[in-house]
Amino acid sequence: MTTVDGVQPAWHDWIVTNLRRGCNRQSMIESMVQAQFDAAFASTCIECIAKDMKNGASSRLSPSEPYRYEAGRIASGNIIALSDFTVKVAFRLNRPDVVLLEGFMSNAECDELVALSRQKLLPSTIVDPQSGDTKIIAARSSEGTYFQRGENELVRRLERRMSELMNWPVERGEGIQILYYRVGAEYRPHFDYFPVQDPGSAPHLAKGGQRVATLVMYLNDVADGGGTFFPNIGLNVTPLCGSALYFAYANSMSQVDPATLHGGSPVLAGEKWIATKWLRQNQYGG
Ligand SMILES: O=C(O)CCC(=O)C(=O)O
Ligand SMILES: [Fe+2]
Repeated sequence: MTTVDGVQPAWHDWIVTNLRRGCNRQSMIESMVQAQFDAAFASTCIECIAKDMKNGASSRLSPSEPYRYEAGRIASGNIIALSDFTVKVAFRLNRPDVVLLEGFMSNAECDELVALSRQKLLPSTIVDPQSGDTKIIAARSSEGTYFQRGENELVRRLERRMSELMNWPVERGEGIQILYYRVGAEYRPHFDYFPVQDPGSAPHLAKGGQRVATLVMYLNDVADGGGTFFPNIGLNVTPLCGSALYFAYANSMSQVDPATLHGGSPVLAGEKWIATKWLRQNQYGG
């Protein structure tokens, strides 16, 4: 797309950021005209970039270019007031984009989700990079289950809350995944996104596009171990009942951020229950 290639990277990022914020396109054109752009050229650039963002396609960047960070999805501030819950920000990291939130779920909601899952646990699987099939491997020794989107009242309530927190439509999310780790169980470092170079990613990317962000919700306190760790940045998040860990790793140009390599460290004492939500670029299922 030659028109967009003519825009400097800083302006490209400015357009992406403002489109994501829902800015009025006419006022964006006016700002660009003030910065000496031709109005028709500015308008075309904005339309092309908006189209690329919608399709999750890249018009400008090659996969080898460093990941470009864009405006975060989670509102700024120390306290985030959602319709039915007020959430505290425990910390924010910008590169990679990681936010830890306290009080995202009540203890009763955590207990209810665990109770609904306990009876239907199965060994966890991963996506085979070659075939795209799911398979059981030693590097992921948890057990788990899923809830379909909108499956019950609790799931619907949590989905609305997550959608509001992450400013992302419910329809662009996978069903909630529940994971249960016994003592010794772990999930070795991995990426949540589907690497485009792996043939096995294709069928997953075809259904809803790339994964763009993860929300891990801790459903209990773990007596020892079981932190979510990011080996490339030396971060280890302690699981605390009701907290939620957000991290984002795909931008509007479909680049993915390898700094978000992460895993679940072995549970040393007690047990660990989490719920995971993955956001997709496009509508997923349904
Ligand atoms: O167990 C954890 O803390 C991390 C889980 C995880 O990485 C995942 O579900 O993709
Ligand atoms: Fe993960």
